[in-house]
Amino acid sequence: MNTQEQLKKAVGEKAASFVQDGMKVGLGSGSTVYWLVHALGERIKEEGIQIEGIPSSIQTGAWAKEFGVPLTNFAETKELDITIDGADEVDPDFQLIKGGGAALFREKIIAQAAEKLLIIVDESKMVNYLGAYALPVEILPFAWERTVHEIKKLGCEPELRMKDGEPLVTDNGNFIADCPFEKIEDPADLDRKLQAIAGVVETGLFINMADTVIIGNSEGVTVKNK
Ligand SMILES: O=C(CO)[C@H](O)[C@H](O)COP(=O)(O)O
Repeated sequence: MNTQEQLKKAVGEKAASFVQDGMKVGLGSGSTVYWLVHALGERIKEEGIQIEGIPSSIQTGAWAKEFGVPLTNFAETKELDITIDGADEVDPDFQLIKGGGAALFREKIIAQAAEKLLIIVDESKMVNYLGAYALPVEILPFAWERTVHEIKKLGCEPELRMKDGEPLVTDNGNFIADCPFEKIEDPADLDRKLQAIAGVVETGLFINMADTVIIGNSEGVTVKNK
């Protein structure tokens, strides 16, 4: 396992220790969340904690099944105790860019549903300003060219995310526009402007949502609270 993977495993395991018996847990997406789900499965087996998760992607749901983490859904459960997820960038105010794995829409739903949002990252994701990572924006396939045209007016050259020569289709049947803004001075303002465009389903900006960030670096794991 390379160093970055070890950091992801370490933060995933640390995050799993925040989950208590009886909790309903939002499970994010991505390679760091893989280790969280793995660690939760271990705790269920070894300590017998009883928890239920709601996954933010088909892939995370498959991992939960693989590692023995019981799942529920929003028909059964409207509120979650905690959501744990990765991120692509985290700024000093804990504003986030998410969506590298194209799961941002469901990730935002489980983040909003939770009393507490805990983010797990390695230190390479900590930035002074958001935007070096192209902001993923989920858009409707209908008139996607027009939606991208409108997004462009906000100061970037969006690229439609492709997979195997076709537009990538999210778990919700939508497309992703990756928007390289370079330096986002006011993430909340940009989010409002993007949300105002018909055709934008959801943005990868998570504003004032994260409560705690767990960061892995060569020295170990640091927990930062807002
Ligand atoms: O937002 C996400 C998926 O939509 C992920 O949380 C984000 O891309 C981080 O992934 P990883 O842990 O693999 O670096």
